Amino acid sequence: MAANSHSSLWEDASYNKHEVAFAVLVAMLVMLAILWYRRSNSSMGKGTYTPRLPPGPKGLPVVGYLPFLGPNLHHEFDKIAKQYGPIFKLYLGSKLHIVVNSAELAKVVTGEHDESFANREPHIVGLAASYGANDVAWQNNNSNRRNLRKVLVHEVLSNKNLEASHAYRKSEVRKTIKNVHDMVGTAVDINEVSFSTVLNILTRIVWGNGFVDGSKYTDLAEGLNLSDIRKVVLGIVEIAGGLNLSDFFPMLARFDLQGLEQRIKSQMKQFDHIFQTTIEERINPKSKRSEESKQEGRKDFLQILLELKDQNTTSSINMTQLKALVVDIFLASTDATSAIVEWTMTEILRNPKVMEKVQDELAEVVGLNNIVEESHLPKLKYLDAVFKETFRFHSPLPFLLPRTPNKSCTVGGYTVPKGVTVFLNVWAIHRDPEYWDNPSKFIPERFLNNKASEKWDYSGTNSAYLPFGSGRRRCPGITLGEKMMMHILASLMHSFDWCLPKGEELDLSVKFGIAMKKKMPLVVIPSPRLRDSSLYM
Ligand code: HEM
Repeated sequence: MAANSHSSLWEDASYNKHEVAFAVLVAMLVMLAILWYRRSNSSMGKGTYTPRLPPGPKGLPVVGYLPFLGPNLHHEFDKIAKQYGPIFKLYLGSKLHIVVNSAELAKVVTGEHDESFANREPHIVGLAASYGANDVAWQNNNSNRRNLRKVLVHEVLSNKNLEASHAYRKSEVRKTIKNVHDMVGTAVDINEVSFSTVLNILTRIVWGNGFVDGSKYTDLAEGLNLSDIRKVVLGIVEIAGGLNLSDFFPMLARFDLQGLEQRIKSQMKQFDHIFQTTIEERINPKSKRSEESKQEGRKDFLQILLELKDQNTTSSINMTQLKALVVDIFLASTDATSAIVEWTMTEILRNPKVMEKVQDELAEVVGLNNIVEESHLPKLKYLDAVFKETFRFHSPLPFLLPRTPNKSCTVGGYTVPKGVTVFLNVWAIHRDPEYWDNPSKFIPERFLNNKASEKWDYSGTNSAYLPFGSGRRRCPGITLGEKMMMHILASLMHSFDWCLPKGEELDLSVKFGIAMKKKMPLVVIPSPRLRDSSLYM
């Protein structure tokens, strides 16, 4: 019995020993499995756990996903997002890109992590066009950039200065309406018309008073005229809108295979010459131009910037920054503003009911015996809703300007490493059924409801609607852009009836440049709408 009981105790103890050993073994296996899982799903750095990179399509060695991206980048990204979710990665050439596709994650990028994501890495053409990233748009978010942005927002684009430049906008829009009137019955390219109106407005806002004899600017240095500036700005916009392989394969950059770097440098040299000679004449106390400026007592952007250059305050800027800021103003405004005017007119022509409402509102607010003035614009609530809906549908910058975080951040449970290129996919966010009823339908009325219009403005506070971006890098030109696009389109729609040339159909395919534009330009035929023909003079 005793032996029995002893042996049973021993047996019990040995059983317990086995149990403990087995439990330890299981625990070790579980720990190993966890470690293996973590290791295979993450990178371990300095003993801290870092989430893995977002998922994404594999692509090919060396070229990455580049060969699979067609011209419709927004559709390609949409397809990938459907497969991989609200944040995905892809290699374009040798560079890692991350695309953020949901309002929720866009809010994380431009809110919680805004400081880190407020940085950019300029591409090669951008670098040359910004005097080596001495501007607002391409420079990292350092104190120089913040100061320059402050100058742009609070000095150059202040309400007071925008008000003071009202006459330039008025006279340039009038000139456009007169030019279009001269083309009544023939085909008019709307992008061309709005691009040159914006360019003329900006040239005058920046350089000052306009023509003395048709094409010559009094404010330009001797021997220079408007077409010189137009040609150079057009050249810069065209080159800056192209895709440069050197950006995706930095090792090949020194060969400049497409010649884009060389072309942009040559355009910038011309721009610099125009600028330098004009500035020298302006600041030379003996020059006729300098004397005229003093007598007129007015301040164009150039004057404002030159005065800031001479100040010894925190707002003072140097000559390189001054020039870089002017290039920013031209590049950022012309393509985006003319693109949205063209898209909005396209949607109006595609939707006869919208056309009717727009013209009825103009007849009521402006009157057919009158021309559109800037003072009418805040009263054109329906047209405002049409623009907002067009921005939702055809945002000229569908991925904003790329951001490059200056430290690694976690977004949506994934690591976005320092130094990668990040696109905020506004195109997809603006079509997300979670935020938009019938997202594929053009319904301006969705912006008319009072509550909705408060919610969906251009400020970027609602991350489901970001046509001008959000956070520290939000577009600083919203007010000027809005004034120009509303004034130009309202005037075109009020002064003329429009129809497509016989047999033509509206086409919505796109072309990427600085802004996303219509691939086939909108070409339409005007007929006069105003009762009094002297209103076209
Ligand atoms: C309808 C016309 C316009 C549209 C749709 C537009 C849109 C945008 C967008 C989406 C961005 C990038 C924002 C981001 O990354 O979060 C941007 C940046 C910028 N825009 Fe505009 N913009 C327009 C007009 C203008 C005008 C008229 C000016 C100046 C006079 C301007 C100056 C700039 C500058 C300097 C930046 C860079 C800001 C920075 O990096 O801090 N834009 N714009």
